[in-house]
Amino acid sequence: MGVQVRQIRPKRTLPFKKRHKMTWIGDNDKKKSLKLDDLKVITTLGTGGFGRVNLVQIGDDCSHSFALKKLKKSHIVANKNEKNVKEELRILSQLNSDFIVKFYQSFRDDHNVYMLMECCLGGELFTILQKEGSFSNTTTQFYTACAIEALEYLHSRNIVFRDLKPENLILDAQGYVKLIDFGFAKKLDIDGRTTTLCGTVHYMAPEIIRNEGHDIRVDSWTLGILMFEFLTGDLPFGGENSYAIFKNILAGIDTVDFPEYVTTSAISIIKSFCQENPCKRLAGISAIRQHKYFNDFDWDALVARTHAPPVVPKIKNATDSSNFIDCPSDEDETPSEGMSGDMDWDADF
Ligand SMILES: Nc1ncnc2c1ncn2[C@@H]1O[C@H](COP(=O)(O)OP(=O)(O)OP(=O)(O)O)[C@@H](O)[C@H]1O
Repeated sequence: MGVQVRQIRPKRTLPFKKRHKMTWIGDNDKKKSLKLDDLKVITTLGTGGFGRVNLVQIGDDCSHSFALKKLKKSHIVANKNEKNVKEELRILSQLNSDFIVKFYQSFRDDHNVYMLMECCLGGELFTILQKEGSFSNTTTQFYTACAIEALEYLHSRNIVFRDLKPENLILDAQGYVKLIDFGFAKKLDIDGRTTTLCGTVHYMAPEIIRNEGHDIRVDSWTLGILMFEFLTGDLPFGGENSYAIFKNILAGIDTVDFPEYVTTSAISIIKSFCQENPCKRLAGISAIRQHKYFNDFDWDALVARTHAPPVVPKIKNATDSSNFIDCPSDEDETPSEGMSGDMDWDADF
């Protein structure tokens, strides 16, 4: 059994950045066979456990941009994460949904592996939630519905995502959100179950904590946590450390106090998602759509992308990264020392 646990990142203070009127809407039609050298790094959009995601353009063409995820091979090997990274590439390269960031091409060099993706310049939903504190019911409906569409697409292909949270939902130029970061995603075998202890601590389902084996229904659990965080700006299961958080999660959703302003239908859907027994959890797009919380929500308009999004990001051009928080610049790459095992593990990149 592998153990891969992420702490939720500490709440951050947002730097103020001047916004400009949007005059450009990105499209990513430059899906041709590229070389790594063709890409010019503009800035860093975000950093993660194994590397960073850079905003890049092709040569001097600043009319289009892409996101290039760069992962350090020495870190991957040192953490025995080769299998996960290969799975991330394998899964991402097979997906085609409006609610999931598009993958274009992979690369490798001596020190890193890379994934070239559609760039969503609207910033992280986490940043918007931090700014607004919490979301109204209509805003929660919209963003949750985007996440549900993304998960439904994955589940219909027997893929479990396992890391739903506001940090992994990113706004495109229109204001629709897309799922990013398939580092914990897994295509399930025929029996549909897996045992790896992984995910972000506050979002973990009880069966993952108990190591009982889990399946796509862990993503329903995380939908409930996500909705609670959207509506209250808080997490339902807190604690001083992972152990305390796990204890609270295992105590169950009925021990959670919902603020008074959370409506009965919102409480009802959150509790349906966060049923301790995975068999009793609300799952499947048609059952979710029929829940009274989504009574007045226009799913057809969402899928047709005619539903007005709650926030339309201000993006002045294809290389405008102002909706992202400044990241430290890329330090010089150190040689990949201490690599052992299968030296050709990255052959798929
Ligand atoms: N397609 C994209 N468009 C714009 N920004 C992106 C894109 N993909 C990732 N980012 C930014 O880069 C950050 C890190 O990306 P991602 O979560 O995929 O990396 P990671 O190394 O797997 O991170 P972690 O270890 O936290 O899971 C994101 O939080 C986001 O801010």
